[in-house]
Amino acid sequence: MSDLPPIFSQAFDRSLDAQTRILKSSSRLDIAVANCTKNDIPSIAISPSQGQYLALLCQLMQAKSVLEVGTLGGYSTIWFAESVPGIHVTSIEFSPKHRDVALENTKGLDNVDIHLGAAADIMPKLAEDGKVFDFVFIDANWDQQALYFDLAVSVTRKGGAIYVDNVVRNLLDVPEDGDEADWSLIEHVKNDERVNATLMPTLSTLKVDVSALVDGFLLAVVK
Ligand SMILES: C[S@@+](CC[C@H](N)C(=O)[O-])C[C@H]1O[C@@H](n2cnc3c(N)ncnc32)[C@H](O)[C@@H]1O
Repeated sequence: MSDLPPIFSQAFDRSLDAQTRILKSSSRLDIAVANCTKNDIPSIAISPSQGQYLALLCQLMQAKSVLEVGTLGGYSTIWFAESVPGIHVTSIEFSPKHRDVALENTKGLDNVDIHLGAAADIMPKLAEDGKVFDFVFIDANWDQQALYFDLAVSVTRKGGAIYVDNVVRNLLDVPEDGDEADWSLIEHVKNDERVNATLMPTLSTLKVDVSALVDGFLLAVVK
């Protein structure tokens, strides 16, 4: 953070410190992080405070069923699985290696199912099977966020919520400087009469890379 004005650097450091201090330790999460490192799983999981926030959202809703798109090593999966007594987590992962590590990390949790495959194939099957979820967390494959959102609405109960991560980072991801951002998800959600939605900007103070500091997630409630 050395290229930021001192007040920002100090605020980010304090914010990170505060986030670290407020967290209660979880041996399963700590072991999962170590196992991901051991297996060279990329460091692209949600932050601990984001995990805590997602768990609190599930507690507020008293969610009983979560659909997660993008398991990686199961870090966010564990946050969901341990958030509310009686909750069940269905997670989708495309990479066999990531799925295998996630299976190791979630071993012993009998409320987690991990499907191996592409979300665009598995989500319609879940809909066909009549599956309905309280909360859908979309955290994979930025190119397909609008498609996943659409599929998520079809498997979320009325009053249930859909959370799309990294929406602002995705808007910054343009091929050339000056190229127009891809607003399709934002436009799509705005015009979708089935939901009420907002975009929450975030500062990911955990990140060491300045370009990854600014982000934001989309949160929608199905009417
Ligand atoms: C950002 S990581 C997920 C992080 C995880 N939710 C966490 O916080 O611990 C995204 C994951 O989505 C997976 N993925 C990529 N494309 C996918 C697809 N089409 N369908 C399902 N999973 C996909 C990647 O292999 C990667 O493991």
